[in-house]
Amino acid sequence: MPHLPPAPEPLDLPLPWNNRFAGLGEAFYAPLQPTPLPAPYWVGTSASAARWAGLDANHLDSPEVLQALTGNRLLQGSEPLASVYSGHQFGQWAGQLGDGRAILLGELNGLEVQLKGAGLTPFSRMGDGRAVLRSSIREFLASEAMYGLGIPTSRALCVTGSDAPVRRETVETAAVVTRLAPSFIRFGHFEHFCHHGMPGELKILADFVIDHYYPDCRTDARWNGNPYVALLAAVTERTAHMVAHWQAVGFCHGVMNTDNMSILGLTIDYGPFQFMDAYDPAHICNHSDTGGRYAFYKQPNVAYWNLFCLGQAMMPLIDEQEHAIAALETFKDIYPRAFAGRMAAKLGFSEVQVAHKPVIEGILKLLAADKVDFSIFWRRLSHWVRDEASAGDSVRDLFLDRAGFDTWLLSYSELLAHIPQAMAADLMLKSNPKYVLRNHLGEQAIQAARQKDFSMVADLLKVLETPYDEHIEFDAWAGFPPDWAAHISISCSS
Ligand SMILES: Nc1ncnc2c1ncn2[C@@H]1O[C@H](COP(=O)(O)OP(=O)(O)OP(=O)(O)O)[C@@H](O)[C@H]1O
Ligand SMILES: [Mg+2]
Repeated sequence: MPHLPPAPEPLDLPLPWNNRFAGLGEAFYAPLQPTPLPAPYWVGTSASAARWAGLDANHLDSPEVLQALTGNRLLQGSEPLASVYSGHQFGQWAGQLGDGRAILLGELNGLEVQLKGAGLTPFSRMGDGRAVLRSSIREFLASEAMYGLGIPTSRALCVTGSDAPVRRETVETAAVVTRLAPSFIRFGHFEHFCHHGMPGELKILADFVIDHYYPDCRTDARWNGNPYVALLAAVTERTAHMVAHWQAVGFCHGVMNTDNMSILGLTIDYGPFQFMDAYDPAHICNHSDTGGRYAFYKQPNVAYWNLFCLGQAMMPLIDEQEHAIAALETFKDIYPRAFAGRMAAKLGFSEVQVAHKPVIEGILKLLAADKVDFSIFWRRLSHWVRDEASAGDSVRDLFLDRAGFDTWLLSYSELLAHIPQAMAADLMLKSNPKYVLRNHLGEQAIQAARQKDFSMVADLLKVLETPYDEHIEFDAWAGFPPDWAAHISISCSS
């Protein structure tokens, strides 16, 4: 008999749990309890995420809730489970994966509550079911940073830590991230039931997703009235918008496997992600990605490839292959338009016009050639448009190719002349964040947290929740990365 940990004590905290995913039946998951961790402590909490889930901010001060969200106490009414999914990883069919370390507690206020790092599940394969403090702080801050940027994402309610050792390249300590999303269903859930020849379950899953998250698909008259093609088209649209957001802010996901693609078009699984410092379209943020499959510039194509996997998985529900292809093809129109719209806004234009395109392409080329810091460039340009005189040469100085920049600025200024400058500047300051979660900032917060100083996690959260605001006291965090930032190695190890 394997040694089982003692069953956690139930906690009498009246919360309105709803367990809709559990209602799908046991082909979809394994019911189980989290595995306790000793002596947990709060590492970071998001009051804003708590409000979203309908929780009182004082829940996040409570020692009982700390225990429950670390997996040490059960919550009355929740039906914890680990779901099964499969997927393509780095372009190859990877077979069955599943929640190997994430445990769904149920839903609060329409949001699924998931503990990431809460112990072994039947899907843990070779893993230990745990997550380390380092990657948990990164996921917590990144989720809330993306939300602050207005990018569709899962959110994070809190990170709790424990001194329990966890072995990675070195021995680190354990942590649990409590994540929130309307659903954590992935493309890989669909692939699982298609690949394993379970069309009945595939249909149950698709109907569940449509009824709860995409009800309009039932009445969509396009696609021969087939709600599953409508679903594929709707997921395509949301995914295209999500990736357009990523590209416009310089976000590199790092592991765009189909099991990390949300059926709701949310950014999920913050592993080896990076907000780029210097702009380099070929940037690979994941040191384990030796082939560069998930390089920054490839992200839109990878999203499209992943959508094809989803389409293939949905074929048993779709009558005509041409309809599926037509639904997927919409990506080729939606993505470029969404991206151009976001880039135009970064330049101060509320609508894209044909004349904007060469200006967008031109600046991206110059930024790439000189590897200019992406966020600093856009923020300085916004200030320059707002207040040309006092901003001086601060933008031009970022480039080695000054002549090239001057030529570009001339064509940009000609376009700007057609719109009120104050309005353009206003839009730019709301489209170009002052703060992004750069690797070195996350790293500093992690180093301090390892010494049990969680103040930088809290301060970073505050700044990243409203990244377009000035927060003058944190100006240094909007500056260039230090030299050592280039040597931070982020891999799949988490
Ligand atoms: N330490 C671990 N223990 C058990 N399973 C793990 C562990 N790390 C990763 N896995 C599993 O390996 C697969 C791929 O991992 P990946 O890094 O994409 O996901 P993840 O970071 O664990 O979680 P998520 O996608 O839920 O954010 C998933 O099935 C995941 O649950
Ligand atoms: Mg994952």
